[in-house]
Amino acid sequence: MAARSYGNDHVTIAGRRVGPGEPTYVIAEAGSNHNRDLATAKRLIDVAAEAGADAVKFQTYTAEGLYSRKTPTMSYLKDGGLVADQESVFEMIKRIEIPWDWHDELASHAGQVGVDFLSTPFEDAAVDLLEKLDVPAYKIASYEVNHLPLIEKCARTGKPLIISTGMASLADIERALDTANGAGATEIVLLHCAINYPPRFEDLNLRAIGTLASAFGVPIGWSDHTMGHTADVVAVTLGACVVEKHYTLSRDQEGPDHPFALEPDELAAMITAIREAEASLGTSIKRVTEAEAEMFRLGRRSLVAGRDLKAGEPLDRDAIAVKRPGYGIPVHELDAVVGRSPKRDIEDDEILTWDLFA
Ligand SMILES: C=C(OP(=O)(O)O)C(=O)O
Repeated sequence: MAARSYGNDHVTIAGRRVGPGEPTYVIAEAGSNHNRDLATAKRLIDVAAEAGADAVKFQTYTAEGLYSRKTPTMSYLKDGGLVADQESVFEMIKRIEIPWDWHDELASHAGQVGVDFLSTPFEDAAVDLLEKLDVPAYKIASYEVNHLPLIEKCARTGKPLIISTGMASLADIERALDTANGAGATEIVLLHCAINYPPRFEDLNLRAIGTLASAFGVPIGWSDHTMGHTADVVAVTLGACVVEKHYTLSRDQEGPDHPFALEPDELAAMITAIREAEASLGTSIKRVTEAEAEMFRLGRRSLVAGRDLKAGEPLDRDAIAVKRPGYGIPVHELDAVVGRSPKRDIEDDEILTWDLFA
């Protein structure tokens, strides 16, 4: 039982039920990997659809809305050569902003290829723009979990909220959820996230997925910044019902989000692995499955004649062998068969059944 429930146990995104027991809702995070090239952005949408993602996501921001011009540049950008010499983070972000007049075309392209169109808004005007496109849900980035007016604005749209929680404490999350609930939102998914680009596996703390579920009583997902798909499979195993993952057309491109993003075949492999993981989890009921029925009958052991046996001869232990198939007298009845006499002669290797004995 959740300490307190801040929303419904399932949400509906573009007609898809999302939550425990449902297929994982996979968000392919294109972010800024379009390089301000519309054809690249559309190709990213195609790749998301081809890989089997449920949604493609971009980011709608302006450098002015995100950063004070005086914000120091993060070390991963400097150390990774992801900002030009002397370039501030503000200037770098300015250089990768999505042109806002693309959204309409990107949303209809996503519709044409059958993936939901999402974009994380980072300022009020972005919500207004996305609302005009009637996006099916709003993503709140980890960076914005304390941007309560933005959360309130998104919540007031009545759309489901997907709130990422990298760097957030339980108190931060509680404030975000109180704000969302106060503005009428009850369809909320929280995403656990480790914010670094990429984070170390030791820093993922995927067991926090369970903590968030118990603490807040809403569906929990995972926003992944790692390479590969180990973390995604583990997250799904631990109950994540949404997975968001960065991808790119090629890591050999310049831009802050390319180096840790999956390439198209890797995105497809991740989604296959997630589907295999969720199918593998099953019902938790331990039983012989239909698929095992033939092997259960032919591949397990039961009692067979260990040699030619004569009618009326009491069987000693050596007269009985334990062999395949499994449809003779069960092995656990061995002691009950020793000392019994067959009604007729029995050939070596004949499968023993109760009707052969008096
Ligand atoms: C940065 C984002 O999210 P996250 O914190 O989940 O990586 C985003 O949605 O743009």
